[in-house]
Amino acid sequence: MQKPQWKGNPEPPPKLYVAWQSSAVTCLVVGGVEGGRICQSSMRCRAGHGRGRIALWSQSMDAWLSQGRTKKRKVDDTVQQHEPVKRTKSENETKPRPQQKSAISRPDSTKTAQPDKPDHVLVVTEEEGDIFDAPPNTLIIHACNCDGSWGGGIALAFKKHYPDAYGKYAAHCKRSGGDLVNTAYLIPPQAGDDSKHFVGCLFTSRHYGRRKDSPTKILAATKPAMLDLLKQVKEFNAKADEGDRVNEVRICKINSGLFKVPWAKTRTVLEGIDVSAEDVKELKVVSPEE
Ligand SMILES: Nc1ncnc2c1ncn2[C@@H]1O[C@H](COP(=O)(O)OP(=O)(O)OC[C@H]2O[C@H](OP(=O)(O)O)[C@H](O)[C@@H]2O)[C@@H](O)[C@H]1O
Repeated sequence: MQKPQWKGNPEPPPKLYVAWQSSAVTCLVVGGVEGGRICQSSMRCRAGHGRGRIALWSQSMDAWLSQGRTKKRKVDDTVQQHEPVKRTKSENETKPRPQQKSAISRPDSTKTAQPDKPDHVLVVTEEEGDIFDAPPNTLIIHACNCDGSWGGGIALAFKKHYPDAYGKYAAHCKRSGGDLVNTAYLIPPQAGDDSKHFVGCLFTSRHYGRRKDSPTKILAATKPAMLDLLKQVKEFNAKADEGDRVNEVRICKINSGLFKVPWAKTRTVLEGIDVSAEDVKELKVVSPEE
């Protein structure tokens, strides 16, 4: 575990609680410090600190930081300052939470959702292989336009593997009049399809080709679209028999081909998604060997 960056000050820091998540969703710190001792802390960080939005911050911490540091952390306009939260920590909170191992988990009714402190952000792993060579009950996700076209890139491969799913996707686009950005469409395995694969469509751009949305818009649509898909998976699994549920989730490097958004940016968005309330905790990115 990495310590937050307040070393260098000879005095112990005042009591504070920090919930910190960067706007670019690269770093998450949820922790507490009291009398110089870290009482509870967990951190995911893949791209460094410093761009964070601090949601809870002790007033006295600012003064403490400015004593001990020549360069104070730059805090953006979105910072909200609060007095430290006063509460007693339970024994459980002082221990690191075990990492969720399964991609899909059943809901734990004993947990209460705490919006400021996600229990889980989506775990994204990458491997080489054929995304379509997946076991039954795998959900395979790709990014889509809202025009009802799977005309190029991996979408064309989806059309060939799952022609019935393409029909459902095209009808869904037609029904909605094309206004689907920020949403998703879960297509369960079609009758007669031995693969028993689910298809997940993330509507991240209004149009395709030269009329596709800008990378900024595509990235902004990626998180709500993914959350919508995860919600649909949860609803589906809640009603389905055990052998019919989504068991594993695979995704290609969405947005990075015809949509021309660098994969690292999309990955950063995906890794910041709070999945505390979702069944799916893990995404496996599968791409062909380079
Ligand atoms: N057979 C294969 N197996 C495994 N991975 C494969 C593959 N073929 C390509 N990839 C990779 O899959 C990633 C995504 O790249 P893509 O260009 O597909 O998708 P995107 O998300 O950027 O853009 C979506 C729009 O593209 C489509 O085509 P249309 O606009 O309809 O013509 C849609 O309908 C949307 O509109 C890149 O890493 C590709 O290397």
